[in-house]
Amino acid sequence: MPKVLISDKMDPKAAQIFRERGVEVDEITGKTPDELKAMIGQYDGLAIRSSTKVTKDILEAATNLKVVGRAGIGVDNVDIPAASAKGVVVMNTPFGNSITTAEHAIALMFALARDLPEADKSTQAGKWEKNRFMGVEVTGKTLGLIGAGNIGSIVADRALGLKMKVVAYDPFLTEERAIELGVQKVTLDELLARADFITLHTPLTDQTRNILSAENLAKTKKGVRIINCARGGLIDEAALKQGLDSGHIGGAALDVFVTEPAKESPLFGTPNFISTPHLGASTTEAQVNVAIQVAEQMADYLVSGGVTNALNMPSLTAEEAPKLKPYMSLAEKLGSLVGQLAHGAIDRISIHMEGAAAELNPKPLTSAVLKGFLGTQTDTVNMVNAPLLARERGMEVREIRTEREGDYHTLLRVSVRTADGERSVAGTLFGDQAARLVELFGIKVEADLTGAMLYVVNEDAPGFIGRLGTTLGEAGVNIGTFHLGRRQAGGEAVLLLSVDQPVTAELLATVKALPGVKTAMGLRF
Ligand SMILES: NC(=O)c1ccc[n+]([C@@H]2O[C@H](COP(=O)([O-])OP(=O)(O)OC[C@H]3O[C@@H](n4cnc5c(N)ncnc54)[C@H](O)[C@@H]3O)[C@@H](O)[C@H]2O)c1
Ligand SMILES: O=C(O)CC[C@@H](O)C(=O)O
Repeated sequence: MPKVLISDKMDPKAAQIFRERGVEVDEITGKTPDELKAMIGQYDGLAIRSSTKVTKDILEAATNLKVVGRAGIGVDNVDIPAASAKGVVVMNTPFGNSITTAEHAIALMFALARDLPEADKSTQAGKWEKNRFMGVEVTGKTLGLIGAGNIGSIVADRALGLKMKVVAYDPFLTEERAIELGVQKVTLDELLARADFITLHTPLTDQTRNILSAENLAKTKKGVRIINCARGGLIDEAALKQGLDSGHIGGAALDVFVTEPAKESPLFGTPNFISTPHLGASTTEAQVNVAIQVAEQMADYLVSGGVTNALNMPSLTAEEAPKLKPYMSLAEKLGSLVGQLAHGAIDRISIHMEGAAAELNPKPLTSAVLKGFLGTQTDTVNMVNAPLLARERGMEVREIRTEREGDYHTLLRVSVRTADGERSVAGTLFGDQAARLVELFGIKVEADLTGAMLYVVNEDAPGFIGRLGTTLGEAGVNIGTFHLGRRQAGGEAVLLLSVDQPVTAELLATVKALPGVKTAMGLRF
């Protein structure tokens, strides 16, 4: 009988479902990493919320582990690459707590507007300070939404119901979807300049970390009130403290912190600052939803092999799996490449399957492309919800199959339509196994998309490769593989290098300053 450990506080429905489905279950919460490490070896499944950190170290000790189930959305407490490397499926429950979290953001917005926590404290202290508390109405005010995905769009809906104006900054939001939501799509600078209230609903990524930096906070309207129920790290906490102290920021409410549990913070005690201990998902309804969902998904997998909402494994039948596996990897890499390189809103993505690829079941390949593509925008995407998310974002998804072989006996091409036109990348399988990029935005370039990579577009000129190599060497960056392509001699050239060290902002700035460089970016696969 498979055995599961529930290591974070979870609604009792989870344990009940496990038992009903023939899975033995232990509920042991509050263990230290070392204690968890000592016991994890006996379990086939680990059901968690946000407290348990499923690190590489824990996974090393998890000799029987087959599945980690996150009762919630964010999986930043799970080392997914390490889990994948160990063949451990990681599942989440992407929608079970969205309404609840959106409601928490709205609750905090009202708490800020009327200074409710302080008024409560003063009244209960017997002070009756009626003249001290003067709030603001939300009606007619502008709410700036940073991130308009599941939770952001529910917040928008509720705010519109409160007669607020909603402006949204989300680079992946299409105009059509914005109209459907009733929000105005704006740039980040416009949002900062216009919003009376700002609420954050993005994952924490390299692009969103410190999105409310000191510089951006300085661009906000005086008196702005800020709410973060998404992830700690989206706001520079020191700059937020300064803004509150100076009076530029009228109030801030944080449910999430850079370091959690946040038992101390310079923000604590600051006037007009409100905090809750990561309570966004903490309602009876949401916890029942996510507990039921995670237990059903994990039991399905452990008992019958069914895979739902996995972040690191495709849903496949036993017969299709071995044939599709190398294609799935190619498809996800091509989707990720185009997601990392194509800028702006994308309203159409086309997946062309040519030659041998045209004979395969296109659905898992399409899901893999979409997962790779959307994975550059959100950490909640998986093989199952990728097509749905793409649809919700107003993206048209096309599958085109051509059985005739072209230059390669099998080829996948992924094209996206952006405001600048159609852009496409293509790849093949060498020896029916090894995924290789063969074309990038019309330029033939053969590359293995793996790990950290540096992408450079430059003018093809003698001496450039030498200069680039020297620059990387001086920065202590070792080149693993080097791939080169160009439109024509002396024309636009593309370089893709796999590197052993991370591509830092400093390195990119140095590379961009080299003569002839048009673009330089770090990529990750
Ligand atoms: N406080 C809590 O208890 C709690 C509960 C649930 C979810 N969350 C967190 O809330 C966040 C949002 O969850 P969700 O379900 O809405 O996720 P989602 O993936 O549906 O939406 C995230 C949105 O952020 C957008 N985005 C990505 N990069 C961006 C960028 N650079 N700038 C602006 N927008 C960007 C994406 O396009 C997407 O629309 C996640 O971080 C999640 O972990 C917190
Ligand atoms: O489980 C929780 O309490 C928090 C969940 C939330 O952060 C999520 O990402 O779903």
